[in-house]
Amino acid sequence: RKTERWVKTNKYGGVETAILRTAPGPVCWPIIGSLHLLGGHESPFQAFTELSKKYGDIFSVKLGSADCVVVNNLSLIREVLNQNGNVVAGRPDFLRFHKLFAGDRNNSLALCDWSNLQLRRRNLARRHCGPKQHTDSYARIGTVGTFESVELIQTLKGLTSRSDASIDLKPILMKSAMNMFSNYMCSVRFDDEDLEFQKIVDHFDEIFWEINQGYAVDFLPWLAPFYKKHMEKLSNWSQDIRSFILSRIVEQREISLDTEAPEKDFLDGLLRVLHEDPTMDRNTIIFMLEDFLGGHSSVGNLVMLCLTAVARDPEVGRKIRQEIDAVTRGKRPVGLTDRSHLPYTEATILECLRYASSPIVPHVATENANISGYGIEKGTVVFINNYVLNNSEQYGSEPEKFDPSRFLEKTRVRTRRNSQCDSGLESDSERAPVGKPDVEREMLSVKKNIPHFIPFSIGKRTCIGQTMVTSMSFTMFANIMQSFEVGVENINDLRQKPACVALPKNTYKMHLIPRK
Ligand code: HEM
Repeated sequence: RKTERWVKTNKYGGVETAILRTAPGPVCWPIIGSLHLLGGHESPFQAFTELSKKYGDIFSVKLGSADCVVVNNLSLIREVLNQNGNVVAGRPDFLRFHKLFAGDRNNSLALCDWSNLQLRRRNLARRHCGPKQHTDSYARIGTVGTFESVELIQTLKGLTSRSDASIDLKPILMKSAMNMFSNYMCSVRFDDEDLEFQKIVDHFDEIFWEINQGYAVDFLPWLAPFYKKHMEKLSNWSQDIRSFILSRIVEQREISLDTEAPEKDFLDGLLRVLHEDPTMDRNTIIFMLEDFLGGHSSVGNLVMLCLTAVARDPEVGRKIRQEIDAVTRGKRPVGLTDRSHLPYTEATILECLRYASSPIVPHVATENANISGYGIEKGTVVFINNYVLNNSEQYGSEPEKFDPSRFLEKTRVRTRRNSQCDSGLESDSERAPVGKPDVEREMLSVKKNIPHFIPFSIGKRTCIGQTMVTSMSFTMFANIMQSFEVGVENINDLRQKPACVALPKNTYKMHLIPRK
């Protein structure tokens, strides 16, 4: 395409005006643009990857009425999210996003445009929802994660002792994940048999699946009348969730709020701000809780995918169990502090994230921008194709193969000579005889930094919940693996959509066989 557009850039403090070309891209048709090109693939990201072979690593594409740009390699992704993070910080204006947040997507942390309120919300959430290691909050994630995992194992043992049939595991994991989140963030947990709780967990799971899908109506808003029922369903789900949060979590706490006592949890922190700051709106608090409690769905779904990987390849399960047994000796549950000693288990979770290749939420240019010499006009939707980073030979060998070892490296550590134990773990060396000279030995650890592996994105709008996801998933998955062999009746049932970390609410059942 030869279209030229005026693009204003604010480089070196001055306003520049330049004529920049639009990135090349496919021919677009009236009304649908090039939407039809996404149709032949299971995921739009597969279609983007194909189109990039023809039009280059940055290309433009019109989807319905929306001008879009897709970036398809690491350096361009960095250019968009790091260098241009400030000007590509908006989100698309999809009708579905509004429906999920009481008619205004700016109520949501992940789907809103950038604003001072968003900055404030991110800062408010950081301490509890994105804590650094060695903080009290991080330690509490560990305590709660292990407590809820032990409860989960009891439930699963009860079920598997009554029958050896496959079980509908997903709703059980989802309830456990929700209790991890509500217990950690709000110091409230719910009974598995509580019907209202079950309904809300189901709604969250439906929404998680929904948010991971793309619909024609996102780009062709005039189709909305045909989606009326669907949109109503979305509104009702989220309305039910907010009522539950209000009546079963917030109102209870407001009665007993003690602003003088030390801050107890995330909810406490939010209510104090509400109490102290007249500019803070009560609804902001409710929506924030909805967003962050909703994060539990990603944990439940991710753990399902980890167990799926084990059911597909029993060798992965064998290695995980060997590692866990060497550390816990079957005598205690797995805790978060075991994480550095269980590199293969952690690498399996990372490999699941790579294999699933969860898409990065689309960004929108809030000003005219210049990406790699191409003009990106204000309002353009920018798709970050991380699917290509996870699935191309350029970034790792045999990307189609599930192989946790791609996240592992050998490191040399000093250990005491004559150690009686050979699992290669630091904890063993600590138990070794004192007074003997140190020897160097190799041990496995998780690679610290893989530049092209960015499941939580980079830049200004990076995921706030990554510590919660990785730590809660770790405790849940490791404890299940410690207690059960995992299998499935028919391996072909284990169907997973490409570029998606979600499974449908009703999905395949699994076999759990208690370990001796
Ligand atoms: C498998 C699990 C998860 C994955 C793969 C994931 C990934 C992502 C990605 C890719 C983004 C968009 C970043 C961008 O636009 O550049 C994001 C945003 C976000 N995530 Fe996550 N996430 C996960 C779980 C969670 C959880 C558990 C929470 C909360 C506890 C959470 C909270 C958020 C929030 C609040 C944002 C919006 C940040 C913003 O737009 O300013 N995420 N996440």
